[in-house]
This record gives sequence, structure tokens and C-alpha cells, in this order.
Amino acid sequence: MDSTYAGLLLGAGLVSFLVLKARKKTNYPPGPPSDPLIGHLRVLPFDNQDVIFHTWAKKYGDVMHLEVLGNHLVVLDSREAAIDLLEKRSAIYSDRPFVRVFEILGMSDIVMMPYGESFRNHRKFVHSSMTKGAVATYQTTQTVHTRLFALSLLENKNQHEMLINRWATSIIISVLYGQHAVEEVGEYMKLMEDHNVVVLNITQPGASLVEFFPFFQYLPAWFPGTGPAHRARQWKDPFRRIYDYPYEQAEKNMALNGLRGDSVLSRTWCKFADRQDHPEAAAEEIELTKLATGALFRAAVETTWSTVTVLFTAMISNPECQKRGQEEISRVIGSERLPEFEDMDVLPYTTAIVHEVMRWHPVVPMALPHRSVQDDLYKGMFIPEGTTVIPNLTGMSLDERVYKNPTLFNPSRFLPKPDGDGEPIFDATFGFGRRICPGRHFAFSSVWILTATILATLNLSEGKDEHGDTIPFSPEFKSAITSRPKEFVCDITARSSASESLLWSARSV
Ligand code: HEM
Repeated sequence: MDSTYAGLLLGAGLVSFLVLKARKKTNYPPGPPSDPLIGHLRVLPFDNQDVIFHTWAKKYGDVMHLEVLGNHLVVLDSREAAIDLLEKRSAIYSDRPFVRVFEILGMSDIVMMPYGESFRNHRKFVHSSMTKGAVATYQTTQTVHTRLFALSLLENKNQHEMLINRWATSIIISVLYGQHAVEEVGEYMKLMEDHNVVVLNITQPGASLVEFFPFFQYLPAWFPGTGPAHRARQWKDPFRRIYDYPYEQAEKNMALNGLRGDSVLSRTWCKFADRQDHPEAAAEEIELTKLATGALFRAAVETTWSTVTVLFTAMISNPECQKRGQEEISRVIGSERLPEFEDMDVLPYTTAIVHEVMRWHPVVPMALPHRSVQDDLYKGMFIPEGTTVIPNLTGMSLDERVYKNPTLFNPSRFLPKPDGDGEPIFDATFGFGRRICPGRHFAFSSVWILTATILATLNLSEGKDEHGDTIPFSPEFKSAITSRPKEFVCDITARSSASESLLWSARSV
């Protein structure tokens, strides 16, 4: 081949590459105007992203493209688009974006794990621990803890935030690691609090500099923008405790009391016993077990706690819904016993309250980001490999094409016609596809038994000031990775002396 011919070929290749690139570029999904080179960096919101993205989506569509310093982002604002991409094309969209500060921190569990062999092993563990069948075996634990919780609300005025946290923590650690004494739960709450502070600190606005410019992690700490990477390095050992501490505590308990009770860990240990002659495999399995149970613990507490604070907010600001739920429980169950899981099918309004809580204010408003692993074309729009795909759950929950008056808290929307509006259940709250929340059955049943128990036994209402006057209640929300109501005061009383007695007798069981 002579050099002219080779040059022609090279030139033609270059031209077709540039044409292809230009064509691809024009075919990105629509999005707001951007700046040269930096893209949407100047307009990308730091706060209330979910709400702002939803406003943008009304103008640019359900599939919206943003670009920041060459990194592509696609926001999905409708359930239909999320199902089309994250579920129907899950082979392309099940990866997670790489987050450098998490790697420096040593966050190596499933939550942000790339899609691949290791992910599949972890997913198998978390999935099998939380199938519908497995969750049915946790119902007694959920019921017992929930009744103790309801009573504790009566005994400790204005401490509902802490008590909801304790309830969410105590249920998940019992299920994962075995039963614990009440005073031990405080240690796990502290562990989670420390964990949340670390994660919040390294994911604050500005943390992204090290994501765009990896060399920032090697610059001295005084250099602007290097803080998150340095903090992540400093906190590596304390962060690791979230995986090691619960496991080691459970080991100590086992050494003292033998392998007792039925927990995710005790079931796993029974399987280990068969493999003692393969110490290497056992070491790997121990590490996987620590990381997978740690992931379930990490992912369960704040999400479930936040959902219950949304429930409280909804009940206080919509007393007519609370009353209708209470009436349903009184009519169906009566006042001589407390609700059980077996009652779920005959309490449709109570169940609708739980669904509406999860739609009205999704506590993980933009789920967790997915990442595409190959170029894709959707409805003529080009989504390049490596795009971070954000399912905007808030946007989906406010979709007026699906939900009438979406900002209203209205459980009846889910009841079949003519009693309700026959609107579809909002299942997007738990994400999509191969990354869908593995704890969804457990989370739903925890919140359901809590809702039924509270409706059966307590009245939640606006708080009172020192003169006994009602403090007007208007829910306000705060957002990080999860979103929940800002702290609020409320008044909690027993519905009747009979309902209080039921709670007391449940405590003595
Ligand atoms: C109401 C409470 C909860 C909500 C709203 C919630 C929501 C979510 C969402 C939106 C995701 C991301 C899904 C996606 O990427 O598409 C997720 C992931 C996850 N959730 Fe939940 N969750 C809740 C409770 C729980 C509980 C109780 C557990 C454990 C028992 C749990 C364990 C996990 C894990 C391990 C992941 C990561 C899955 C993966 O990356 O493959 N979650 N959750």
C-alpha cells in the first residue's frame, strides 16, 4: 500500500470518525443549554436536584441529557423510561459509576459495586437473605419490636426521632446478627451515626473535584478541593467497623451462648461448618459475609427510619387519613387484639397508606445512580457508554399523567374504583432492574406492621407549646442521599386505655 493510499484511508477514517462523533452529539437526549468545555457545570444544582430536574424535564422531556466536563449524565423522569432502560435493557444499565472517594474510604460492599462476578456473588447473598419467603420468617421479630416501639412512644415524649431510629436499628440487627439486649442497640446506633457523618462529609458539594481530577487525591491537604479525599483516607479504619463490629459481636455471642436463634448470620455459619477443611475459601466467605451483611445494615436503617418519619408527617398533616385508617382497624380487628401480618389482606386502606407514604415522598429521591456499559440508542436518542443514569423517583412520583393531584397525600388513589381512583402502586421507590433494592419486601413489611400498630393504638397530632397551644405543623424536608422531614414536635397519645393495655401486655410476653 503506497503512502498516498494510506493517507487517503487515514483521512477518510478521521472524517467518518468526526462525522459520527458530530452526529452522535446532536442525537443526545435534550437538555438545558450548556457552556463550551465545562458543559452543564454552572447550571447543575447542588440542592433539591430531584425537584429541579423534574422542573427541567417538563421542558426537555422524560429522558434528559447533561454533560459535566466530558462526563455524561442522563436523568430519567418517567417510570416508563426507567423500565425501558434499567429493566428491559438491564444488560447495559446495571453497573454503578465509579466514585473515587468511596474507593479511598474502603466502601467495598454491593451498594456501589461495579456489575460483574463479585457483584453477582454479593447479590446472591443479599437476595437470598431477603426473599419474600425469608422475610416471612422475620415477622415475629418485626411484630415484637414494633409493639415495644409503640409503647416507648407513650413513655418518652418528644423522642420519636430517636425511637424510630432505635426501632429500625434493632429490627435489622436482630434479623442479621441475632437478638440483642436493648442497651447494646445504642452501640449500633452510634456506629451508624458515625458512618453517616463520614459518608455525608466526603460526598458534600466540592467532593466531586477529586472525581473529575483524580490527581487531586495526591496533592497536599492544604490544596483547595483535596479535603474529601484526605478525609476518606483518614476515616478508612473507622469506616471498616461497620463491616467488622457487628460480625465480631455476633461471634462473641456465639462463643458465650453457642449458635442460637435464627438470623442471617447463624444460617450462614451453619453452611460454613461444612467447609472447615478449606480455610482459604472460608476466609473469602467470611469477608463476603461481613460485607454483605454490613451492606444490608447500612442500607436498611436510614431508609426505613426516614420512611417512618414521612408516615408520621403524613398522619399529622392529614388527620382525616389517620382517622380513616383507625376506623378500618377498629372495624376489622376490633379492640381486643393488636394487628398481625395475617391481617394485611383485610386492611386495604392501611396498606394504601404505606404505599402512599412511599409515593408522596420517596426517601431515596434519585435512587442510586446506574451506569451504562455500552453505547445505546433509545427512541432515536444516543446514550454513550459510561453515562451515569439517574432515575428521578421524585419526578416519577409527581407524574401528573399517572397520579391525579400528585402533591396531595391521598391513600385512596390506590384503592380500586369506585372506592378509590385505581391508580397504580408506586413501586419505583425501590429502584429498578438488577439493582432494585433487595430489602424491599423487608422494608415494606416493617413499615406496614408499624403503620397498622400505630393506627390501632395511638393518635398522632400536632405538638403543643408550653401553654398547651397547638404548634401549627407544615412539613418541611431536608435532603442528602436520603431525604426526610426536618425534625418536628408532635403529640402522641394512646387511642384508648384498652389500646394502651394491649401494648403493655405485649411487652410482658
Ligand atoms: C423504605 C425503605 C427503603 C427504600 C426506600 C430503599 C430504596 C432503595 C433504592 C432506591 C435503591 C437503589 C436501587 C437502584 O439502584 O435502582 C436501594 C438499594 C439497596 N437497598 Fe434499599 N431501600 C429501603 C430499605 C432497604 C432495606 C431494609 C435493606 C436491607 C435489608 C436495603 C438494602 C439495599 C441494598 C443492599 C441496596 C443496593 C443494591 C444493589 O446495588 O444491587 N434497602 N434501596
